[in-house]
Amino acid sequence: MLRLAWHDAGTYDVKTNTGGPNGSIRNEEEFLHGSNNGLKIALDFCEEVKAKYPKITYADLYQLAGVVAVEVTGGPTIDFVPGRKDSLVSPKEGRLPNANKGVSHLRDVFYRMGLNEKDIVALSGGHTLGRAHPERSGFEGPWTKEPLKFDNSYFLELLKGETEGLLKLPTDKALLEDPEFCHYVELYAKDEDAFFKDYAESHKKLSELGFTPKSSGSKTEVTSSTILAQSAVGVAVAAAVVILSYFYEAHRRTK
Ligand code: HEM
Repeated sequence: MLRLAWHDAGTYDVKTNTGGPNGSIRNEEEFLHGSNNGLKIALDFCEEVKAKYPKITYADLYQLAGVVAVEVTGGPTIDFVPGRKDSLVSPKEGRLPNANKGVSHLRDVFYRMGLNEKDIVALSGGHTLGRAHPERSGFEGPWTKEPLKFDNSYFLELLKGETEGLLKLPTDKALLEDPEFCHYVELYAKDEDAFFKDYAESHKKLSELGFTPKSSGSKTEVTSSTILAQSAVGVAVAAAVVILSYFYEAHRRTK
């Protein structure tokens, strides 16, 4: 769910105001991009929630799923504001980062989204959750020993170096090669609260690329009914996250 939210949002281009968290990843053309391999499973789970709560846009649903995934696995609460519009226009393939590249590629891709160094490192900490699958990306394994727990262990493992059974992508290792990136890796490894605070801020930025939430003037009108609807959808999404986690564990045990 977190990867789905990130891949819908991470196509944003700040110069042309195209891509971003607009639900376009549900288009076959886009979810068939190589970098989205495996995400159809998460899209299908969201489709079940959408059938029950048709008023929520796909764009909001995917971002809400990402926020809920972080929270139910022990991570920070990320402020979520609904109101994103759906688009059926998919960007050309190639906007998401290539895991085999390094520092300058990471900067190029995240600057294109309008994000900065701190965002790059904090958001890379999303790899505290989940694993890579050889049939999807060619990489294998989780980044941390407890891949269903959102904590700062991604950074601790990164500083520790290679550990049998744990994965480090070239783009993960690149965070140690650049002094500006490395400063944040060291900070987040020793101070989980700092990681959670920065992660929540960067994730909110990512989830709102190209989207301007209603001004604070009308915030009081983002009424209790919105919040209620949001929490109902949140519960459904949380259930989907738990089901996915179950499949994940079952898959791991059969390996
Ligand atoms: C910095 C550039 C990034 C690269 C190159 C990258 C690349 C990858 C790759 C290759 C996988 C494995 C896919 C598979 O085989 O199933 C993966 C998984 C994952 N990524 Fe990233 N990623 C990046 C950033 C992020 C960010 C910013 C987030 C979220 C904030 C994120 C969240 C995840 C999650 C949760 C998974 C695990 C999915 C699962 O368990 O099925 N990634 N990523």
